[in-house]
Amino acid sequence: MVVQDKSNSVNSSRTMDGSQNKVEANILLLGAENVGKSALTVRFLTRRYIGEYGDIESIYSHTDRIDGREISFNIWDSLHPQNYEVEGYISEKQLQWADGFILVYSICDRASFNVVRQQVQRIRLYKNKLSAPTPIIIVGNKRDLKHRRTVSSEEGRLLALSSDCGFFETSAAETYHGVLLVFHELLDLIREARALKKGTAGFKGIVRSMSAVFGRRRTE
Ligand SMILES: Nc1nc2c(ncn2[C@@H]2O[C@H](COP(=O)(O)OP(=O)(O)OP(=O)(O)O)[C@@H](O)[C@H]2O)c(=O)[nH]1
Repeated sequence: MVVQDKSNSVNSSRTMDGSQNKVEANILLLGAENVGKSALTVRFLTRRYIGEYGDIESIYSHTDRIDGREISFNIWDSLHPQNYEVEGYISEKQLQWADGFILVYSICDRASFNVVRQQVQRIRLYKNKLSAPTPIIIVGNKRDLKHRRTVSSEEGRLLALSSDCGFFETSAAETYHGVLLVFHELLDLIREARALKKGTAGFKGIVRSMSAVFGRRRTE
């Protein structure tokens, strides 16, 4: 597996400086083949949809200013591994690296939904010793292809609810804004998870945690 690292800072320490003005977040996109992981990544980074993306696995570095804070994203656009016996395989390295996960399936491809189901379980099992739940957003992509839908919105939402994940349906082909919401929501969850770990979660973070406990979760 070749990973093209297009970032200068992937191995630098995860920082949230004293004034909490700079945040660094490692985001890993996972999911079956052909579901639109690269399309979502490229949409977020460039606002464009180019149609064909090739099969290169890459880590991109991207800096943005959101709510007055400088955010440094490292985004790993993974390739789904071939010939692994375990469906939804995620490597140890990936699990250690990521602060948050975007698990992508295509609403037209039930097998890809099953891969996401496996991947949620794998992440939750691996990270269950941590004090705050690992941030995960489940994304049903290719919403523009509704006429070919084989996974209902309710199924996606239910999986997210039952595994304490965020949920969005989106179309990388049609909208930049929907994709932006996915990344920003994940970033919010990462910040809250860090604050919970440090015991400095604000009111919003506490409400989210309680919502998770009582089974209510914000979706879309
Ligand atoms: N109609 C439609 N097609 C999409 C959408 N997103 C991606 N595609 C198409 O689906 C195909 C696969 O997209 P990729 O972004 O390469 O998918 P991937 O998950 O990165 O695939 P791998 O690199 O094989 O893991 C491409 O032909 C894209 O143009 C979408 O929202 N709607």
